[in-house]
Amino acid sequence: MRFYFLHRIKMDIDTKRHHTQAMLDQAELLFSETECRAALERLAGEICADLGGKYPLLLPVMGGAVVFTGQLLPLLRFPLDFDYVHVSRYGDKLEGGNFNWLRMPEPQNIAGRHVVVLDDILDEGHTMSAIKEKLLEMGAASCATAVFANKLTGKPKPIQADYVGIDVPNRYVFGYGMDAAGAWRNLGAVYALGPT
Ligand SMILES: O=P(O)(O)OC[C@H]1O[C@H](OP(=O)(O)OP(=O)(O)O)[C@H](O)[C@@H]1O
Ligand SMILES: Nc1nc2[nH]cnc2c(=O)[nH]1
Repeated sequence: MRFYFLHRIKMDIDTKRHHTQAMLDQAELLFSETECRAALERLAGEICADLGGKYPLLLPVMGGAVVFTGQLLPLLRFPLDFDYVHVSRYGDKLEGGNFNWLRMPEPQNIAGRHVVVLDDILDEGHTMSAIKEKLLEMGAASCATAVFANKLTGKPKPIQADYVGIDVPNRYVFGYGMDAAGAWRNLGAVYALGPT
C-alpha cells in the first residue's frame, strides 16, 4: 500500500514537471536576462536619486517580489530598513479574486516612515492600491511604489507605480519572480504564456 502511494506521488510530480517544462517551451520570451538587468539598474538609479536620503522602509510583497527585491537591494547603496507584506489574490490562477492577507508589518514599524512597496507586477492594480491604502492608514509618512513589470491592460487602474522596470503586454507573464501555475518564479527573464 505504502509503495503504491509513493509510486503515485512520484507519477504526479513527474506529470507536473512535464507540464511545467511544456509551459516554458511554448512560451514567448519578452525580456531577456540582459534586458531585465538593464531595466533593474535604471530603476535602482531612480530610487537612489529620490529616496537615498530618506532612510526608507522597503516592503516587498511576497512571494512575487522575491527576485526583484533580491536583485534590487544590493544596488541601493544607502541606509534603509526592510520588512515585508504577504498578500495574494491570484494564487495559482490566471485571474485575480479576493485578497488573502497573510502578513502586514506592525503599525508601530510603519508610523512616520517613508515606505517603498516593491512588487513584481502591477496588473489591474488592486493589490498595490489596497496595500498603499493600508500603509497610509497605519501612519506612513509617504508611500512610494515600485514594480518590476507594469502590464499594459488598456484599462484604467486605481494606482500607477512610481517606479517601473518594464512594460509588458496584456498577457499572462511569468519569470523574474512571477509564477506560471505556481512555478517558474526562478527564471531570470520574462515570458508570456503560450497557447494552453
Ligand atoms: O495588480 P493586480 O491585478 O492586483 O495583480 C498584481 C499582484 O498579483 C500577483 O500576486 P498574486 O496574488 O499572484 O500572489 P503571488 O505574489 O503569490 O504571486 C503579483 O505578485 C501582484 O502582487
Ligand atoms: N505571474 C503573474 N502574476 C500576475 N498577477 C497579476 N498578473 C499577473 C501575470 O501576468 N503574471
